[in-house]
Amino acid sequence: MVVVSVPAEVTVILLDIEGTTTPIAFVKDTLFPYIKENVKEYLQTHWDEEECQQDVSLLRKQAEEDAHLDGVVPIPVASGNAVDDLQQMIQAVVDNVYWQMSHDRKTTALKQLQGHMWKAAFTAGRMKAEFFADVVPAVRRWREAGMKVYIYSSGSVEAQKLLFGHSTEGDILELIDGHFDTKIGHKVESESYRKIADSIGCLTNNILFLTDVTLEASAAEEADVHVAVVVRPGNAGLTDDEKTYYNLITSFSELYLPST
Ligand SMILES: CSCCC(=O)C(=O)COP(=O)(O)O
Ligand SMILES: [Mg+2]
Repeated sequence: MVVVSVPAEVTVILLDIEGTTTPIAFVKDTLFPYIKENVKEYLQTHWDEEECQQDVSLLRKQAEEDAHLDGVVPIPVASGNAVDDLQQMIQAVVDNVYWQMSHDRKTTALKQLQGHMWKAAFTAGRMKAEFFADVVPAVRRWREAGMKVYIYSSGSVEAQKLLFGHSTEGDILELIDGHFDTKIGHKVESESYRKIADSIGCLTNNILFLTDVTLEASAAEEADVHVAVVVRPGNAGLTDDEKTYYNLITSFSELYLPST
C-alpha cells in the first residue's frame, strides 16, 4: 500500500463528495435520475411556495447568463394567460434542468433546486447516501487525532447535509465540522480556497484537500492548499503527467497522519 504523509502543518481535511467520499455511480445512477424523473411533478406541486419561486428565479438568472451557450433553454417570466403561462414556464424550467444536467453543470441554481428535491426522498427514507467503506473509519480517526473535517462540494450545503444525515452508515453529520458549496465560489477557482480558509479561521496551508478532479486540485494548490487526488472505481482517468505530479490515494486509509 502506498502511504501519503500528511504535512505536520495540516489541521483541516477538506473533502469533495462525488468521486471522493461517494461513488460517482451513486450520484449518476440514483441522485440524478431522481431529479429527471420527478422535476416536473415537483414544480407542479411546489410552484406557489416561496422556496420553489426562489429556485426558479435563480434558474432564470442562470439561463440569462448562459444565453450565449448552445442549446440553453431560457425561462420566460409570466405574461398573458395564467394557465398557459404556468405550464409553459414549468416546461421551460424542466427543459433547462435537463439541459444543465446533460452537461453536468455545477451551477448554484441547479444544485439548489436538486437539494430541495432530494430533501423529500432522504427524509422519507426512500434514499440513503453511499460512502466508500474507508471513509467513515478514516474520518473518525482523523477527528480523534484532532483534525477538523470539512466538506467542499458543488452539491448544495443542504444536499450535503442530507447525504451525511441519511447514509447507509446512519446519521454521520456530527463527524463534519462544516460545509461549503459553490456559494463561496467555484471549485476550479483558487480564490474559493482562500475564502474557505478565512471562513474556517486557518491558513490555506493548514488545509489538505482531497478530490477526484485535477482542475480542482490545481486551483487549491495555487492557493497554497495541500492536495491529494483520490482515485476511485468509476472516476475519470488521469493523464500520465497528472499521475506523476499529484499525490494519489485509492483509499483514505493511505493517508498517514504523523500524530497517529
Ligand atoms: C451533495 S453532492 C450531490 C452530488 C452533486 O450534485 C455534485 O455536484 C457533486 O459534486 P462534487 O463537487 O462533490 O464532486
Ligand atoms: Mg468530485
